Amino acid sequence: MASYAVKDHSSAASMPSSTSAQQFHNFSPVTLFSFTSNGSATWMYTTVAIVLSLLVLEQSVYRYKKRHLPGDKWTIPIIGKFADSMKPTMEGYMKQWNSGALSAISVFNIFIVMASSNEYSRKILNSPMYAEPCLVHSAKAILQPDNWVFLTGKEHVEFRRVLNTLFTRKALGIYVNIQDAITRKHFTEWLAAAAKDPNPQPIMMISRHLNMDTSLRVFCGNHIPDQASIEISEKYWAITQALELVNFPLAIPGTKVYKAIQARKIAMNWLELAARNSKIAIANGAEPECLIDHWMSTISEPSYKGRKDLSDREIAMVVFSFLFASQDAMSSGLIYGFQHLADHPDILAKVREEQERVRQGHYDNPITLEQLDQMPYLQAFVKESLRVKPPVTMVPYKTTKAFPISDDYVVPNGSMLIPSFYNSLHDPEVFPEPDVLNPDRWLDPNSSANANPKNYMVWGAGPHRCIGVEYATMNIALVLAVACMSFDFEHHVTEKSDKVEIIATLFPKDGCLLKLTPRP
Ligand code: HEM
Repeated sequence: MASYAVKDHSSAASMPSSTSAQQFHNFSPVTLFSFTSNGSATWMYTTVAIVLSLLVLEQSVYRYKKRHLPGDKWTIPIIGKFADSMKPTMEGYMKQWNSGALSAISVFNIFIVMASSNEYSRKILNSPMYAEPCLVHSAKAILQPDNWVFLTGKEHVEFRRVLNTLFTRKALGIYVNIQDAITRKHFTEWLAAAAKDPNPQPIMMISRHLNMDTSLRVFCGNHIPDQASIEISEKYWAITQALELVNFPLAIPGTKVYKAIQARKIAMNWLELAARNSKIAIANGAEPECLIDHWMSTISEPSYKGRKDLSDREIAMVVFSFLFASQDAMSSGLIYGFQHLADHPDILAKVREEQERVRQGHYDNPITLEQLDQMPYLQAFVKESLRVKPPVTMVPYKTTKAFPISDDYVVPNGSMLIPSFYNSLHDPEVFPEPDVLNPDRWLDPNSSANANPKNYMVWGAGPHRCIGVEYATMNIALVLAVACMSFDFEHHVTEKSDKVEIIATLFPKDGCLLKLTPRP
């Protein structure tokens, strides 16, 4: 997801004097021609004139496209708001969102319209005729251009229909056992590390490893060795770091995109191996034990009408797209889940009461789907935690034709159009005291939160709405359920705990320092 921000939109960026329109007008043809006796001077002045003309053109195009939208009156020549996009901050984003339901900026001459209201954000996500997802530039190099995530229109709908079968309740029933086992394995390691060093430790990276291991095992089962999971997990950070809106355009050694491509190659080799092994296992009559098995088993049924000749690479690319879409967002959701529980002992106590009621003391037994269904308070907590700190605050789209988004504004063709979710999720009319973590708002069927489901934009909306909603929600809930009955976690609050770091998704700036102690 795009990560960039604009720091100060209340005051227009002052145009550097060397590029001002005034200066351009002072530069008259007379001045130019008075040097014709000197060839090099003529050449120099002609070049200057051309450059100045281009700069004026740049400003004119920006202002023509922006029209009356809030945003800087002038764009910084050539780079626009690039400097701010390198160090995005929540404060910068909020300033931008609060400057208007639609507002404009420009980065490297890419004209960008930000939408911050629920109405406009939903309109963009539900207008495939005018706008389609535009993953950050580096995503195409990392995911490969023929990945299904770049499909649009009918082709996208058809491919997605096949993938939806990977997240049915039957499929989730296979995944839940794997999730439980991997979670407990990691918690044993967390507690062993805490026994050695009882000081609070950041859970940022260990939570990411837990999520990666879980997803790889859910997707590939035992069709890849342990070493694969470790290697992919270690290399994956390079991919996260390459997810900036603007990156060095050439993937040459040393650049972030180059490193991410190397990481993808390693991951793809393992995922292709998993596809190969799964095909053999299912053909030999094995029971499905992971997502790829479930997929291969579904397509081997005689009643299955779709394509059956999927190559190992095609399967691996889909699994890689799931890792790509899930790793950062799920880690963000999980880490804030821990932080929110630790900071709200009253809520944690209610979660534990519910665990006691449903699991009746059998905390070593794997959690089942049916048990998760009986944990409405935990579900409400997860939903609320994701609302307060939505992992994905916006998704970049681009217009494929001029888009009449409102009565008085048409977004020009070829613009980047970014619906954001934060204001929808923090609308005080729908969520009174929007910054307060209150799971109870989801338990009252008549609450304004439940009466306005269209405001709950954590998963996006429309044809590209997150395909992994159930899997992600189930995973965060399950990990927290196992955690809160296995150990106590005390949050070491620092001045950075409430500050947000944006690394593709949102994280507490100090990585969430927890002191873990086993529960009797
Ligand atoms: C807390 C975790 C997650 C959050 C907050 C999240 C959020 C989102 C959002 C906001 C979108 C864009 C929707 C749009 O454009 O309208 C999206 C798309 C997507 N997500 Fe997730 N996601 C999460 C976890 C996952 C997981 C676990 C998977 C896979 C197993 C996944 C797979 C995808 C895919 C494939 C897309 C693109 C769908 C398409 O283009 O049709 N996500 N997600």
